Amino acid sequence: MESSLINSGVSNIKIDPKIVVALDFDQLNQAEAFVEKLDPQLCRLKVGKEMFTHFGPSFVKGLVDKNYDVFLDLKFHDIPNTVAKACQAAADLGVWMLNVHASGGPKMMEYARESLEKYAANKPLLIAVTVLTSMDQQQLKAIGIDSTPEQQVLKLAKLTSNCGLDGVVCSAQESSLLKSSISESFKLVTPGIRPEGSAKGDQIRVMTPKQAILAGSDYLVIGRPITQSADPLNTLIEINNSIIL
Ligand SMILES: O=c1ccn([C@@H]2O[C@H](COP(=O)(O)O)[C@@H](O)[C@H]2O)c(=O)[nH]1
Repeated sequence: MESSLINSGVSNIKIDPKIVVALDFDQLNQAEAFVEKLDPQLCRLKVGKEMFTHFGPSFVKGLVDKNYDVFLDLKFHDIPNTVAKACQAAADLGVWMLNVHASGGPKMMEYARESLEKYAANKPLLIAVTVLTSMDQQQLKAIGIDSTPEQQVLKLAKLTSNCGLDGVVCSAQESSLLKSSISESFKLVTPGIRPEGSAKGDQIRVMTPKQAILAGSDYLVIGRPITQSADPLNTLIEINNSIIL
């Protein structure tokens, strides 16, 4: 029994699955069929702007009811009061994690954190997006930022930590720097994960799953390499096996 669990990749991830599968589908039946193939002991799930806009809170609640830890990736960025209320609406869905943009500034992040205090033991993790994994130095320059992605991520991650949030979204390329500059407990959630040989698509600052874990990432957000696989469960199990250190 034990060895079959190990062979299926379940052994080291039952308590704290590291892979967060990004559900980016435009058809509800496709998403539901995909989720049926997975298991909450093998992964967490992320719902982002596409699926939330199509299918709304009931889709998120359905995943929570199936015992999945759900990362609601809506990247709130607005005036502090609006963001605080949106964070509460997300927490009311029972999600495991939610996020705001760090570039919304300290007041916005503090309002967001304070708005979740009333959830006490049921409080979702609150993290902030630093620099999107699809951006490089040229993209930053185009929006008036002269720092390198690494410098900008570090600056925004320190600000996020000072505002008392639980962690950041960054690329795994910045994980080791952030783990050594901020704290071990500050969560690093890293999209832009590409198993060896898979297409980068629009992602720029990428790493393989194993490189990301070795660099200090806490959670790996992976979408297309799993959702577009001919055998998603097997791909997930292979990735889980590749990050057993
Ligand atoms: O910096 C960021 C922030 C969020 N994302 C989201 O993660 C997934 C990645 O999907 P892939 O198919 O593995 O590229 C997607 O939902 C993005 O919205 C990100 O990629 N980078």
